[in-house]
Amino acid sequence: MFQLQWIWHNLKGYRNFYVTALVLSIVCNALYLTTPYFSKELVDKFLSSKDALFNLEHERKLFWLLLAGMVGFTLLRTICQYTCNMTYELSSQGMIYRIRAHLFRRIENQDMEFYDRNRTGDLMTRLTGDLDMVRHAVAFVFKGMLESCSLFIASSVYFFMVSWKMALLLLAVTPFIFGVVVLLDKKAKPVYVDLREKLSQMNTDAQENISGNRVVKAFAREDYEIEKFQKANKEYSDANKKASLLWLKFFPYMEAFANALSVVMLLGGGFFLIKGEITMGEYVAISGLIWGIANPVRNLGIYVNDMQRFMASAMKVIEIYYARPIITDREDAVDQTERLHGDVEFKDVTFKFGKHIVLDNVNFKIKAGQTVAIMGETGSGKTSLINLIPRFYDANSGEVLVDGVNVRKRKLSQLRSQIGMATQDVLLFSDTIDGNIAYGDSDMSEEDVKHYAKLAAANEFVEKMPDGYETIVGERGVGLSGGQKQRLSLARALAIKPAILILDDTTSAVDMETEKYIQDSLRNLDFPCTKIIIAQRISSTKDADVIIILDDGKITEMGTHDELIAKKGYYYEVFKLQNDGFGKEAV
Ligand SMILES: Nc1ncnc2c1ncn2[C@@H]1O[C@H](COP(=O)(O)OP(=O)(O)OP(=O)(O)O)[C@@H](O)[C@H]1O
Repeated sequence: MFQLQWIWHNLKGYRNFYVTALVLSIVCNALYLTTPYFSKELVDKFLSSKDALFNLEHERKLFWLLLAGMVGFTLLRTICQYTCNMTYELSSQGMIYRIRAHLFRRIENQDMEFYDRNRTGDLMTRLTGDLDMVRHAVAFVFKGMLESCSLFIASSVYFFMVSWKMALLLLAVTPFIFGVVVLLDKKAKPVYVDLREKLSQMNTDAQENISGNRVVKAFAREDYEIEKFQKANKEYSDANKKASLLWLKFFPYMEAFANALSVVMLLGGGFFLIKGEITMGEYVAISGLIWGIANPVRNLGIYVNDMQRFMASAMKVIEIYYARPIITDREDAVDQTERLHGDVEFKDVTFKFGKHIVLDNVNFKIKAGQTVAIMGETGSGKTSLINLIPRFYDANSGEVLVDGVNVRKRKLSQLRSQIGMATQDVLLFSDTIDGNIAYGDSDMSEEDVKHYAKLAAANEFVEKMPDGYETIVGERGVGLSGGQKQRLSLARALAIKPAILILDDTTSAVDMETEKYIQDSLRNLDFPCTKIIIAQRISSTKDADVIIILDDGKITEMGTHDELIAKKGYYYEVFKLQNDGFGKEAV
């Protein structure tokens, strides 16, 4: 079972603890056997014997010794149980801490394709609910199973030692129990896999609704979303019920077999007692330990259930645990620590999402320091194009070169740390404005933060806020306007002094005057920088050195503003539309 091997691997550093805990579990169970031993001796000698009174008077020391032994071993068992539970806690908590840290590292290092495939709610379920289930298994289920098995074996051995006939009689019931358990195990597996999927779906729905609550409100779709969530909630609840009902279906059989043991004890034990094959003390000892085989029988079903639940959750965790990003550093990657110049070239680049060709044989060259604007209809491939430069995705064919070197041959961290990006979907972290701007360099001075905020036309509105740069902006920048968020995102991208600055519709939500201010700032940056700007407004593109028009993944127009106006193609049409339809605004 791979899941168990994986658990063992992750118990590294805690294996001694865990094995100690397992051994202590067995010791604890062995100590349970001492009570019936002492009670047997006490009953046989001082209660049911013909010479009971005589024994009590003449062997008082033995009486007190047996009593003290009974109490002493019970105390020892309690201490042992406590130590055992603590050791399980320590080792399972340590193991989960390790796994969680590893999982987060794995998730953090995945590429875009992974995030396209996996839903946030599902990933969160793996990091929380599934991991809890794994810990539950390590701390309770495995322990319980071992305790049950050892108790069952120890009790059986004890019964054989006391009376092999009684032992055989009692154990005759067990094959039926194992038959039921195997059947339950088979049926429980798909039920728990389904339960796990339903939980993930429900969490995904909840997560999307919480993070997208503004859209829901804007469309007044609360009732629709509540209904959708209720559906997922009901499906999860039904899956839970199904799992419980399955267990309940098998429970009466397990309970019946467990109780049958008491009946067998009463009839068989009584018969052997009358026939004088066992003493009263032996009868008391066996019936006092009948729970030693009845309880494991009862618990077996519960543990089988839990094991299937553990398997389903562990598999989900393991998928992420071993997931490897496709886009990684090559062994022969160029190690360039110096600043990049910023030359960018696309050579016969074709890029697909599945079978869908998104960029079709794209060719262009940008010299270091130039400003390039990319325009095109929605879905024409603009974002996909810029995503190939920092290797968020890799081209299917052709080459993307930065300073003449294929990006595939560059070290990812060196490449990405020199590309400043302000993406279409602005995400600000739950941190201060200062912390958000200095995200790429936590040691940045306050003056620098302010300087880049000024360049991005953000300083003025930040200073008007009650806590200025110390204002905490919520998840996704709640409390800021769209234009304000865009400006902070631009300041964050500028603050790393990138060799290549990529702006994806970054000024779409700012007013014309602010946009003009930002353009002036970008023209006069105090560090060399190639700028690639995706924009829909002519005012954002007209001063670019090169304007690229994309249409359905192909470059259809390329040149300066004047050249494209003269060409009278897509760019010219957009220009006309944005200038009162006549194209009369100054070129
Ligand atoms: N993660 C993805 N998985 C599959 N297809 C995608 C993915 N992202 C984009 N696409 C598809 O690739 C094509 C190009 O998308 P892209 O985002 O590059 O266009 P765009 O020109 O930037 O659009 P917009 O102006 O709306 O941002 C679209 O058809 C889109 O459906």
